Amino acid sequence: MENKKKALVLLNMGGARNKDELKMFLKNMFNDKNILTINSNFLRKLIAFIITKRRLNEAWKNYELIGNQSPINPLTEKLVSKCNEEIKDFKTYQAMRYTPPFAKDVIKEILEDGIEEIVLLPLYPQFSTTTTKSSVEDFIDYLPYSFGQNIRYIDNFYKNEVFNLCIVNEIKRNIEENEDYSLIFSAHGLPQKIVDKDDPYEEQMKEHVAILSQMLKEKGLNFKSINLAYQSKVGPMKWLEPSLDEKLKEFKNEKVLIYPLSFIVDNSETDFELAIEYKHIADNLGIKEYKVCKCVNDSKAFIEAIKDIIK
Ligand SMILES: C=CC1=C(C)c2cc3[nH]c(cc4nc(cc5[nH]c(cc1n2)c(C)c5CCC(=O)O)C(CCC(=O)O)=C4C)c(C)c3C=C
Ligand SMILES: [Fe+2]
Ligand SMILES: [Fe+2]
Repeated sequence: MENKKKALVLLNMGGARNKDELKMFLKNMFNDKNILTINSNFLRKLIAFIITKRRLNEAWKNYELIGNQSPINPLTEKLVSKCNEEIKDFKTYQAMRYTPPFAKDVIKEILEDGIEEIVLLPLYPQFSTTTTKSSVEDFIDYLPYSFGQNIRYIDNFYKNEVFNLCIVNEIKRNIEENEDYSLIFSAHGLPQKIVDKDDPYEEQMKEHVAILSQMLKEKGLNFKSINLAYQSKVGPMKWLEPSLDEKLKEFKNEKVLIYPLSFIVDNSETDFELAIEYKHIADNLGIKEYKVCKCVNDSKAFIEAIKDIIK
């Protein structure tokens, strides 16, 4: 029997390629009912409009410092190309949640290509309603009913050993033989209100840190301490703690290595916030050395991890 034509669709957040796209990103993000969990569509639209208007100019200054665009799009495109070179059973596509290429357009292309089976891989190792659920729901909403049940999605992959080895190797590359670093796993924050509504993100994040700590120990990679902190809080509400700013205060005169644990490809939160904004905070706190690991991006080792995750 002939094999079915299969698609692997990488789902990610998207990011700004210019100032108009930053406006689009913010508007779409704050209109997402998984992000602003207000029942009234009218109220959400109004708040999204107000936040976008207030945040746009201030946020754009950050993108100006990293070459007037987020690296998330070119890096995800590179990852798609590598998958198409290395994973022969699938044709790989990408769909973004808040900037193009949007799910509805990618689905059109997938159907024109005669694809009969789809695997969705959200590029988020830990499940959150704000990321994984939002992206998967958005994709499935646009998929015609006639496509049937021939679609599955990867809920999370933080326990995957091949993936975790990529992370451990990147950490190893950064510390070389030194044993005098403190390691901080930095995760994108989440409003406490969302966690309290049964979002498993915090729990999975803690478990992910425990798995990686054990793997590092088994590989003989020792640290002064291993920590978890949350970056990128927006707005006045309570978010997950400890925040990265608070955590960094513990390391005056010490060496700190940061690993960005929520992300698969580098983006404005790694290239601007971690590498520029928090670096500035670390310098002011008198931290002796502050280094940020790269995400797994389109590395050969991560392509092998994808093969294992989707099998
Ligand atoms: C209520 C607001 C936000 C929630 C909840 C949130 C969750 C969340 N986000 C990521 C990953 C990324 N977020 C990025 C940018 C970004 N996130 C928010 C707000 C919330 N995120 C804003 C307003 C922005 C834009 C930048 C800014 O103004 O600070 C990005 C970067 C995209 C890019 O441009 O490169 C990523 C990636 C996760 C994983 C997550 C929940 C687990
Ligand atoms: Fe975010
Ligand atoms: Fe941010």
